[in-house]
Amino acid sequence: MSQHYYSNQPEVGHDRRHLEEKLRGQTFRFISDAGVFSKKGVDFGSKVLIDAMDIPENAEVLDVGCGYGPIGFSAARLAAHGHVTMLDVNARAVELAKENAKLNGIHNVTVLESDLFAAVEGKSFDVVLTNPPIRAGKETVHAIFEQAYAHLRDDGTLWIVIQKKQGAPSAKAKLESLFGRVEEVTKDKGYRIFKATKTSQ
Ligand SMILES: C[S@@+](CC[C@H](N)C(=O)[O-])C[C@H]1O[C@@H](n2cnc3c(N)ncnc32)[C@H](O)[C@@H]1O
Repeated sequence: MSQHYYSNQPEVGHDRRHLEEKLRGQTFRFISDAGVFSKKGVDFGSKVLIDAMDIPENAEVLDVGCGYGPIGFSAARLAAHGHVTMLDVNARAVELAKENAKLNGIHNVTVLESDLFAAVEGKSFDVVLTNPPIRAGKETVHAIFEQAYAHLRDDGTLWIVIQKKQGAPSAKAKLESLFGRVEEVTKDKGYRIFKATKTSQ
């Protein structure tokens, strides 16, 4: 079995670490572990996305590929009267995200083990957020964009972070083929934030 961070069941041993991170003005504590993405600290790209994203306070939000939780938890604090569904294919990441939600007293989240959108079939959201699993391949990343479109309400938004060298131009082209409006909201050290809006016809 592969040892990548996007494995369903990482076979690597444990290396539990306690992290403290300030995200969008709020302090969070995270437990990370071997076999999950960015175990030594919250990824710079995720931080750029967290700083840029607009989350209405009553929004229904989906975090695709939540890892140990930084994007979903930041959204949960902003959507204080809404709800955040967080999913990941990596069972270890899912257990950590559940543990970390308790650690931070975050109650308006649901964490699900799911390959792509399987566990949210038939549900729709106001906002979808993702730092996509580039190493899982372009097919997976583009499937996330397609499924995000299908699971967004009219006027809903998909927010993604991607590095220029990891295919930002082709990601933007794919988003433009699906969504009515695509904006590059900000960029920082080679990371691009795209906001794609599902415009009503
Ligand atoms: C770049 S990491 C981002 C993790 C987390 N959001 C963060 O900011 O630290 C991408 C995540 O997508 C997950 N992933 C990979 N393939 C997936 C799939 N098919 N379905 C759901 N999640 C997947 C990985 O396990 C990983 O946790």
